Amino acid sequence: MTGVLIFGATGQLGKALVRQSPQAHAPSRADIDLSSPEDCADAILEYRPKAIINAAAYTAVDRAEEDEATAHLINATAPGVMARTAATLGIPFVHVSTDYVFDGSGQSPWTPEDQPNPLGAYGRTKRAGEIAVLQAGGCPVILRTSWVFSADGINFVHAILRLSAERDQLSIVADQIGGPTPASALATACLTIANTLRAAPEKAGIYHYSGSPDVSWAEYARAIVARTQRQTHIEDIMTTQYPTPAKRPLNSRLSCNSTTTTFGLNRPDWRKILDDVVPEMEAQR
Ligand SMILES: NC(=O)C1=CN([C@@H]2O[C@H](COP(=O)(O)OP(=O)(O)OC[C@H]3O[C@@H](n4cnc5c(N)ncnc54)[C@H](OP(=O)(O)O)[C@@H]3O)[C@@H](O)[C@H]2O)C=CC1
Ligand SMILES: Cc1cn([C@H]2C[C@H](O)[C@@H](COP(=O)(O)OP(=O)(O)O[C@H]3O[C@@H](C)C(=O)[C@@H](O)[C@H]3O)O2)c(=O)[nH]c1=O
Ligand SMILES: [Mg+2]
Repeated sequence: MTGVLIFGATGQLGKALVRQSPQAHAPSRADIDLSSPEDCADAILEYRPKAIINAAAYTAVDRAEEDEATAHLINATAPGVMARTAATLGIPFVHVSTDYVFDGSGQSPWTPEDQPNPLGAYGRTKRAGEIAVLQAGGCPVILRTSWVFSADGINFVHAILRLSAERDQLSIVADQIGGPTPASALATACLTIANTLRAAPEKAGIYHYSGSPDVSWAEYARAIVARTQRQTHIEDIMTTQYPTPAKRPLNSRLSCNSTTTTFGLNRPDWRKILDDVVPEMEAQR
């Protein structure tokens, strides 16, 4: 799509978006710092895009516990300003959110209508961002995803490749379940949604999009190691055995049915993408 404005172009999703939409306008943090949220409005009004995709966020989940004010500016205030400006211009706004807005109770996949109840600062600021975007009017889509990975991100795959090279056993939580999501497929979803909204703004709303099948972090780690030459053993542990500053949801399953019926987007099989991502990351190490 020509005339799309992408925030967060240096992140996992942002890089995938720029790769798929090379003609996009993609300012970096040096151009526009989201911790000065009003700067986003100036940038949008100056560029006059046909659509906006916000892939920028404060994503350091544990660090956010001690720095919630900064996380709030980037994850809530800035997206609110973007949404307001998009509404003024009458253009689609795609804003990406997270499974961490939910409290992880139960076993069934969360639907877009389910009530969020974040457990930590990152989830709270992302939920505040959703509310700010919805209150701005216009035709925004909030696309919640989970466990994003790509070959160029500092993500769970990166951590497991590094740790498995150093140790012959890793202890990984087996009671947090979710869908690892390839940044490439998520980028396609964002661009498809932005394009669809231009002709069909009534499709605005909250949607879910995550990779399939749902697994535990421990199962995911085993799938990563299985794609290397190493024999590292992955031991299943409980969340209680792996204390972290931020509490994380146990059930991160996202129901993506309305995304499929409304936009024709099917859940990507993360295992197929991982087949390529692991060797690519190994080659970079
Ligand atoms: N990573 C994950 O597992 C998940 C992510 N999400 C959501 O998906 C979206 C994309 O995430 P992902 O690509 O993984 O994120 P990354 O952490 O890879 O990238 C974050 C991006 O935000 C930019 N950014 C952060 N702070 C500022 C700032 N003050 N000013 C300008 N830009 C800033 C970063 O710029 P810089 O490079 O300069 O730091 C970078 O481009 C986010 O909304 C995130 O909340 C949802 C579920 C899971
Ligand atoms: C490295 C390591 C992690 N873990 C656990 C901690 C955590 O529960 C889980 C994943 O670790 P991470 O640090 O990758 O998790 P985290 O950074 O919380 O990942 C989240 O990031 C944000 C941005 C999101 O929006 C979420 O969807 C999710 O992807 O694995 C172990 O049990 N053992 C280990 O050795
Ligand atoms: Mg992390």
